[in-house]
Amino acid sequence: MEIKKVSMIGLGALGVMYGHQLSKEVPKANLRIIADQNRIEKYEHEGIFCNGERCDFQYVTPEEPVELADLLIFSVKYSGLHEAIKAAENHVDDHTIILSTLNGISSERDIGTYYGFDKVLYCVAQGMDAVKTGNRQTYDNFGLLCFGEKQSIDSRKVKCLASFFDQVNIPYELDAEMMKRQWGKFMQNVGVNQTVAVFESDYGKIQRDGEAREMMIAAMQEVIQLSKYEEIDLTEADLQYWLNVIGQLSPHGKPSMRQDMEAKRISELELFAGSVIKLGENHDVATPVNEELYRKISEMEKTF
Ligand SMILES: NC(=O)C1=CN([C@@H]2O[C@H](COP(=O)(O)OP(=O)(O)OC[C@H]3O[C@@H](n4cnc5c(N)ncnc54)[C@H](OP(=O)(O)O)[C@@H]3O)[C@@H](O)[C@H]2O)C=CC1
Ligand SMILES: CC(C)(CO)C(=O)C(=O)O
Repeated sequence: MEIKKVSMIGLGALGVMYGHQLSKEVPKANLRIIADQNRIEKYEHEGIFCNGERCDFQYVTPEEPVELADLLIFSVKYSGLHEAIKAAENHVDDHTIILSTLNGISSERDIGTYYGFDKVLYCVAQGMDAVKTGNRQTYDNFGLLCFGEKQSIDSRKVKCLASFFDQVNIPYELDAEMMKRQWGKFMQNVGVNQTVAVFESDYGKIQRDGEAREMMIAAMQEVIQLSKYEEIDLTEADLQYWLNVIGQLSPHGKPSMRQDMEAKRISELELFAGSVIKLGENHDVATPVNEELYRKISEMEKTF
């Protein structure tokens, strides 16, 4: 099977970056951005820009009949995922490959429960420093999409998507241990996203030694401890790997949670500290650093 028709939902910091790259390689008629009428009017009126270039997208409403998608990409925030899953219904049939760029360890479960796990590939978006302010998205590092089946990289779906990403110049890496990869990224987000949000800073602050970096690492170590109870077994070597990924981001860039705070949007706190605290309760493991981060970020969100 060859991927020709692509549908995407969620034109944020990540969606604009992938959409713009795809729009350079895929004929306009074959790339469909799903959005409701109000969003479409806004996008068409204001334009959407990626590193200063105006994006040229075809928009379709959820109700519009379309040819079924060979590939469907979700790039909304977790709070918008359930609505987005329903909005994409007209695009999915038995052959559609579904990919989620969402952070956390839950989106594939939610999408698979709705559309069937046979359609879903597990994915982690890492190494990018994408920022979106209003209708303008910028990045220095494009990062990569790491994907695979839950525990293998030998399937038809994996081969088909890898060959498509080769064609459209989207960097990727295959991983036969996607649960570990997702937990590693989860650990990174629990540390970076929450600490940068609380310190109201940028990546520069947690790249340098000091109070913020210590807090980030302590929050990540709580995830390492919990991973043992979930049969994932993250190690100090995984911590070093993800600290290295963080070290390569632009010091002026900011994670999605910090961007949420600046825009006064409710963040993905439940997906990060919220999940850590619940896992800690389930396994009787103390998670004081994430509790402190949860309290501080909740307080900030109450002022929105
Ligand atoms: N930013 C980053 O660098 C990275 C982000 N991630 C993860 O990727 C996911 C997306 O993040 P990010 O791009 O930052 O998020 P953003 O908040 O920037 O973007 C989400 C976009 O989805 C749109 N949206 C929400 N619901 C719908 C819907 N029903 N129909 C159409 N559009 C919809 C929103 O539109 P509107 O604004 O109009 O509501 C918004 O433009 C998150 O889970 C994040 O954690 C992962 C790696 C890196
Ligand atoms: C930290 C980062 C950019 C990692 O690529 C991320 O996942 C986010 O901003 O949510």
